[in-house]
Amino acid sequence: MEKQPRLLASQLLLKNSLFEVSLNRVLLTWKEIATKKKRVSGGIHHPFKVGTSHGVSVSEILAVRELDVDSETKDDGRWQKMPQKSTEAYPYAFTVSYVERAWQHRWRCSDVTFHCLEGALCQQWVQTIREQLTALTSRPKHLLVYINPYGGKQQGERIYEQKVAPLFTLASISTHVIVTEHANHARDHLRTEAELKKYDGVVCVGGDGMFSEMVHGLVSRTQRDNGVDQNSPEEKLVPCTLRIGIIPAGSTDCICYATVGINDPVTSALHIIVGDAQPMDVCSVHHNNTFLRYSVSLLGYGFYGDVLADSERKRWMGPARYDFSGFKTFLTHHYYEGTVSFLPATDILGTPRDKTRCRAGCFICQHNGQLYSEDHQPLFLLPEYKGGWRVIRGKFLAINAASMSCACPRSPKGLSPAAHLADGTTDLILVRKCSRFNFLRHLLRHTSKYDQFDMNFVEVHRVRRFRFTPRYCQSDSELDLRENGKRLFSQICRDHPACSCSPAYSSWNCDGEILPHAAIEVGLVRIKGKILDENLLQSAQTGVKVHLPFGQ
Ligand SMILES: CCCCCCCCCCCCC/C=C/[C@@H](O)[C@H](COP(=O)(O)O)NC(C)=O
Ligand SMILES: Nc1ncnc2c1ncn2[C@@H]1O[C@H](COP(=O)(O)OP(=O)(O)O)[C@@H](O)[C@H]1O
Ligand SMILES: [Ca+2]
Repeated sequence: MEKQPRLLASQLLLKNSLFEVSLNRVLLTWKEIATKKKRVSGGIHHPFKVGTSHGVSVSEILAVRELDVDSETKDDGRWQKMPQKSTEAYPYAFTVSYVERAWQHRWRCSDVTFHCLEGALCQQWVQTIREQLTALTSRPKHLLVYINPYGGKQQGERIYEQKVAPLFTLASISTHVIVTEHANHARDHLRTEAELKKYDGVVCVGGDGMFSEMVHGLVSRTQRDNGVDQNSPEEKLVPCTLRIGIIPAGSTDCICYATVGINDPVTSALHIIVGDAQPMDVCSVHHNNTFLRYSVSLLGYGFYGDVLADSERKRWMGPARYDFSGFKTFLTHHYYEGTVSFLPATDILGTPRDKTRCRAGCFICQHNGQLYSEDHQPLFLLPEYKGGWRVIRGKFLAINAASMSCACPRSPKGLSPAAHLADGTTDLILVRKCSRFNFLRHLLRHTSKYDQFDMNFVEVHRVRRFRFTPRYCQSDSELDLRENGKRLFSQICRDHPACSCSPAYSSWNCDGEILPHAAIEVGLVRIKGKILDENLLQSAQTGVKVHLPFGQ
């Protein structure tokens, strides 16, 4: 490691010159002494020339600490003189840890140490920076962390302990960590016994299924605490105040990837620490007026539902299970008959076929998320919208609803590249029955620059709500019987790809979890309370605010 340049804090004059203090930003400006290249933990800095100044806004400072100049003495907060042997000229020093942006959306924690002539100057710097950091109210101080030891490559605990916990400690964030012991442990704990008032946010260390499970638990808890019945699709939900963070430790991790741009635990942890904010849509899924689940990424029937159903029995393979089941499902080439009805989102900016891409501060999300008439009723709730439903019957290889792009390492542009995170809509993608060859071309376009929608058997609609009814609609009891029969029947078929028959039903893949029913009604959930500010369930990570704009 090359010798770090000596930074002369003595050049940092307070208040009226280099050190300007304002509420939101303290621009730390310091003179870098000539050095060719400075390598700091994880990031490679651009070469500094003498006299350059380098600014870091306080919103990206993680911590400041007085340098423990004498390893024998405890850092009891008092200022220690540096031992004579180290540097005569600058006996005092403090270190600033801050966010360093690296390549491809990656963030790293970098340290820079300042050396000073007088102790008072250093203490004033340290004190002022700490005051500024404390003044940043958007930063979490207490987090409830759920680790899924079972998801992805089953590395959740190691990822958290080695990469995330040290950063939370550095940023003086207190955590209560729960390693889940069974499926839905996090949901049930959030829904019942978690003392949510003690925390600024909850953190999910896992994949999409785990995040979706926690959204379910948190939103259900809030409705229960406020006496709201989730079973009625028309019911307005009460917004939660807590935020949900994601540390990627799953298999697909598309929610993290689509909001941060990369699946990197350190990057996600740093976003959580600085309290970033990014809204996000949530869909509620009902069956016969019974609430089933919330979805924030993909609701997939047919191909993605069958892939998930088959892969659940292969979890021991880790993320590779999806490739194996994907290939097997592709070979079976099952199609499913049914009726899709949906309420198109009109009067909005953007289409699923345009070239917009949702980024932090997205204008389309802000515009579409605010579509209200003057009396604050969502425009499409007005009577004339009732007639707006469209109905499509057919044979489908896949029916996918993407509330976000669903970009992930396997498909960097995602299932619906132009989908928006918080625009109050979901992109409904219908893939009709076609040849294996054409379906393969469609799938492969998810991994290339070609437009996966530009095929005559594919159509995509930006909707507020939709319903799906399988062609052979049965009563619940018959359906259950049929379901069981179907599972057995489709199990036989699945295990014998040569069999050309298609089972009557697929399964719905809801953010990586199988839903118990094929006939569902889906809508962007609506909430009580003031417009906009109240409409945001925030997430500490990357500001993944779970956006509950309105619905029905
Ligand atoms: C034969 C060539 C195949 C190329 C196919 C490329 C398409 C890949 C598109 C990936 C789908 C992303 C949608 C994300 C869904 C997640 O919510 C769910 C659960 O994610 P988790 O495993 O819990 O992190 N993952 C899956 C595969 O259903
Ligand atoms: N301790 C556990 N044992 C078994 N299953 C669990 C446990 N904790 C969580 N799960 C379940 O694992 C599912 C998948 O978790 P997730 O983190 O999404 O991993 P993956 O991305 O591999 O699917 C979640 O829906 C969750 O309900
Ligand atoms: Ca959306």
